[in-house]
Amino acid sequence: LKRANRLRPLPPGPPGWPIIGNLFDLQQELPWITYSNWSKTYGSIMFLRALTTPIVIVSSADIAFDLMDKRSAIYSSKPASVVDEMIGWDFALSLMPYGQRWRNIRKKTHEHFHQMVTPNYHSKQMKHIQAFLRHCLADTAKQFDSSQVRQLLATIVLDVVYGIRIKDMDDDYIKNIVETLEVFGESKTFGKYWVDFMPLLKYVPQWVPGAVFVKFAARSRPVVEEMLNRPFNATSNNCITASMLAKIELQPDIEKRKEEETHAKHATGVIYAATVESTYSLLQTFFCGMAMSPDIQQRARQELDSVVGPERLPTYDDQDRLPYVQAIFMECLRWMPTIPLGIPHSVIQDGYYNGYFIPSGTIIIPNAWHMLHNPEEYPEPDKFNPGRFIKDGEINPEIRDPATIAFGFGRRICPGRHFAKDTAFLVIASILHAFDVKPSVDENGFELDPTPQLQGSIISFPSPLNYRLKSRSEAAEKLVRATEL
Ligand code: HEM
Repeated sequence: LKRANRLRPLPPGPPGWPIIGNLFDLQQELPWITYSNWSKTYGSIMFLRALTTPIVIVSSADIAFDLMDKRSAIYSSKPASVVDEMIGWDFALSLMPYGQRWRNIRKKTHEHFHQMVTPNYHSKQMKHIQAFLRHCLADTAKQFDSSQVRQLLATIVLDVVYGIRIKDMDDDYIKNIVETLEVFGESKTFGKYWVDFMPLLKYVPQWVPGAVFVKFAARSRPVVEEMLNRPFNATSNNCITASMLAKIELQPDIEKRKEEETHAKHATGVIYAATVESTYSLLQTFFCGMAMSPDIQQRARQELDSVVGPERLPTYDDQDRLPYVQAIFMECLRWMPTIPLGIPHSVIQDGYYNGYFIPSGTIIIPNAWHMLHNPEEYPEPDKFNPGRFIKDGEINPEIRDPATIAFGFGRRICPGRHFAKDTAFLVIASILHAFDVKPSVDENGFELDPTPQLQGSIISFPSPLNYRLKSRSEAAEKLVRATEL
């Protein structure tokens, strides 16, 4: 992979070291920022190498669409990962190489999450969101207990997917999903575990000094297995898993039935994991953004007051008549994208793009954060400003919808995006209708700065979470309490 090959010129990129290439350059505290800065020197398509693995970082939305949408026949795979295999994450659709198994599990997922069927989950979503609002009324602390948001999301997904009801944050399901997602974050810290670029390392025994990854994998595997098996085995009626299994029962061939059951378990397992953290991150961005912006809350309330009125809480039917509330959702996706570097794709065939050679096996990293902070499309990109999406009181179709980037690309685009939006929309609209989101206060009553930074690895979160909630009025409080009846 010599950069200077005349016939096969690779895209430009930061110079690497002999043998290891850019392995250490890739390991950054906030990689989306470093990669964004590199793109100012090397351009929107950059080439790097981790040992022998070629990597292309794409920083332009148009190039990302050219590659992963228009050439999706060859840009829709995922890098084979020894790390995923060792910790048992290789069941996950999002990390699975392109092929028949992916197609089968994707089809199952799509059947239950496309835009026409997600309204079937609205009543469950609404019921749990109302319970969350009642929790919010009860939480009068100086700082909101943000773990309630995670509990809300786990409650929704466990009910919709497995028909399971959980009680509180101490529930074993919640402890397990939190631990599983910690494992996921750690294993996906790019370039942290060399084993992905030097697969033979997986055979190093645990007692060898430095075999950190082997130890990490041994510790993590049972956690991931529990996440996959426990809720699946406890499935009750009236949920996605039950309807998947009912369909599979009609399959006469026992071997095929077993395979289908495993696929159903793998499909539901990743839906469970994918829902909780990603939507949690998005909603935390919402709360922080609101705590910083009383004026934005004010504008949203004017819209809610005129469309929904003081007599009731918002519902899903209000969605189309609340463009500013929708713009707030769009700005949360853009401002602090939950998955700032996307979930990398990989290429299954040699090819050229704009004269650059892209070898088969190249890992494609879309720098979604950079695309969503492009000042030409989103002026003053660091500013939280939902108004950028509004023109003449409507969503302006000329501004690129951040969802076209934040949910990934081509055939691998997030199949849960409608479900995620439905959950987020109702939380956002209900909170704005019934509560004031304020900065949290210290022991002396002084307001803390609610401005967050984006932190984390594959899934990222705003931090710190300096906000608290206060009911907007007595009438609003009554509306929330009345949901219990
Ligand atoms: C704010 C919430 C969410 C965000 C920002 C998000 C974002 C993403 C992104 C960036 C990808 C990678 C796409 C690619 O490879 O190009 C993805 C994949 C995926 N997401 Fe989501 N997601 C969210 C919520 C959800 C929810 C609620 C579900 C479950 C219903 C879900 C299920 C999945 C699955 C199964 C994949 C793998 C698809 C595949 O590789 O074929 N996600 N998501």
